Amino acid sequence: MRLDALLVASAARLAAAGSPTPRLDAEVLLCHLLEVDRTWLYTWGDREADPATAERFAALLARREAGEPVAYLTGEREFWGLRLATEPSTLIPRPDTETLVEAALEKAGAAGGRLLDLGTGTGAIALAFASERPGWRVLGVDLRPEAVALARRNAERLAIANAVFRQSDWFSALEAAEGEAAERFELIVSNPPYLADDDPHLARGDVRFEPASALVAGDGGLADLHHLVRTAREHLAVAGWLMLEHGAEQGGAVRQALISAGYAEVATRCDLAGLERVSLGRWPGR
Ligand SMILES: C[S@@+](CC[C@H](N)C(=O)[O-])C[C@H]1O[C@@H](n2cnc3c(N)ncnc32)[C@H](O)[C@@H]1O
Repeated sequence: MRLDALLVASAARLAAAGSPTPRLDAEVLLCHLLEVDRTWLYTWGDREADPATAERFAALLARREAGEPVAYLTGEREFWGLRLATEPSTLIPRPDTETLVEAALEKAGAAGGRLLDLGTGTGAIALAFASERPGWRVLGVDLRPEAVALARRNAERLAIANAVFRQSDWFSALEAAEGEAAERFELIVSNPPYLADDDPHLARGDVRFEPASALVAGDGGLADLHHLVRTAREHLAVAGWLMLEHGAEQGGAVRQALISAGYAEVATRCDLAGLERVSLGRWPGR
């Protein structure tokens, strides 16, 4: 079958299976197999798919029809213009999270400083920031060793030298040895788990295949956000910023938590859809 006809038939199958982006999914999967970009597909659609490619494509299509995310099938996703390897051990980076990167860049002088990314996953936020601010030292931590290994691989693939990654239960690996002062950061950012365990999104689309450890938090989704607001104070430099991504309905609760914990200049940023997405506050020091 010709490639263009194969795409039309595949997109129809994925549409029937409920994919919100059937044509795009089919194109991305075929490009992945052929190791070409989408422009190549549009240019050479009259070529015949060889039988081996057609068979491998059919297998990928069947997995996509069953709902598996395209980013897990191809093993990569673009974020902030960076091609990041993805794995089922952690979240697929979302475009919404670029709001957090933008907020961090806005507060980060070009001269240099230290940024900590808590729950780094693929390393998306840490690597996007590090790629824009080579004078800063960036540390990303994650509870899951597989995520830490993935983030390190992404840094290597992208040749980003000013970001390093460590396994840590939030701040646990950063506690100072007795008699020493803990390292402090000018910026602490996080996109922590923030869905309640009964959130209906957990049963829909790509989210069904992502790990609960990246998505779900206690206390109706607020437990990790509250924990980070309380504990980050001990790790922020004077006048440093804490920035947290959260659900569209959680902005009020996060702002309140930041104010109660003593942060100043508390504010919330909206994502491109106009939804409250990132809340931030400045630590005045004590
Ligand atoms: C919503 S995902 C965000 C991943 C990535 N930062 C992004 O924005 O694409 C949350 C991440 O927090 C990590 N995580 C969950 N609990 C943690 C903990 N106690 N300490 C450190 N990381 C944790 C998860 O493994 C997951 O990678």
